Amino acid sequence: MERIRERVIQIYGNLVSLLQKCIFCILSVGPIPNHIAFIMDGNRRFTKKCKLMEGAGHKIGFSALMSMLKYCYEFGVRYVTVYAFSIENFKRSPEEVQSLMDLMLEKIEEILKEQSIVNRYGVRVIFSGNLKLLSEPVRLAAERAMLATAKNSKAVLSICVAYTSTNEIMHAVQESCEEKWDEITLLNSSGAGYGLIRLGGYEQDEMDHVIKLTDIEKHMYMAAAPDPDIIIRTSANSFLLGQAKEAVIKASPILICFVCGTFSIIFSNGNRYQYKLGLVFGVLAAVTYLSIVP
Ligand SMILES: CC(C)=CCC/C(C)=C/CC/C(C)=C/COP(=O)(O)OP(=O)(O)O
Repeated sequence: MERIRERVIQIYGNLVSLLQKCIFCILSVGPIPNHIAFIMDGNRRFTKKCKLMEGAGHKIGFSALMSMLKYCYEFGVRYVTVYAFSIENFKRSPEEVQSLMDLMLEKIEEILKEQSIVNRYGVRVIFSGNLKLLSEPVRLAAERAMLATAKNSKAVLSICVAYTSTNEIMHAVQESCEEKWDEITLLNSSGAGYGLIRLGGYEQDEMDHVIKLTDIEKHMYMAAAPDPDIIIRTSANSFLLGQAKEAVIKASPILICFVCGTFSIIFSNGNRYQYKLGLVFGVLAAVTYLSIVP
């Protein structure tokens, strides 16, 4: 009985890896996005739903993220952004914030290991956000990671921590103001005292000193990366993304059948037994997939 069980697990594993290969082949034919962003969400709900130990969902979420990164870099995605910890997250209980900081520290150390995905794929790591808000050990580890990977040039991984988009805009506006400040004070040396914002129009030669959108964009944390092509928010309860998840689940068995059917026809080479076997395999794969999707 034990041997049969082992055999079934082995066949199941082979089926899954074959399916992964098929899907990999199909996806690599299409256009590859330049920039994919992930919003890590739903870890606590997952922990609760699966009745796991506290904090386990975050660890599972992190290893899922690592697998996704591997696929992204295999496909040649150049920029990946991960929204890992927002400024709002600091409002959680001090114990929870502390345990998340500990986890972040542990995971940054993991990323820095020689055999990590980051080092295997030559990825430069950038931490974006108000890093001053992080605990000192985490901030120092983040700085170490940025320094250690600064010369990696194949891809970029931006990890947003202590990050919120409104804070990013505020930071960029402040930086732009500081940059323009000298020019504006020079301009105001006549004593007119324009200030940064002034009602009414500007003279043509003053326009160069006014903060423009490009100035602000230049100071955004993500200035070095192009805008994301796809943003994926994990957890199933987001507007529209939840509906998209349903669509993916329903479409996948059909896709699998289609993939296996196509492959069986391509590789059957006129052999009708092989052709039939391929179709049986396709149906089996779809049934297996249906049984594992919750
Ligand atoms: C280096 C690196 C990328 C490290 C990341 C490790 C880390 C601290 C992950 C936590 C991410 C987080 C707060 C997810 C949101 O889930 P949630 O707690 O908001 O779950 P909920 O939506 O169910 O409440």
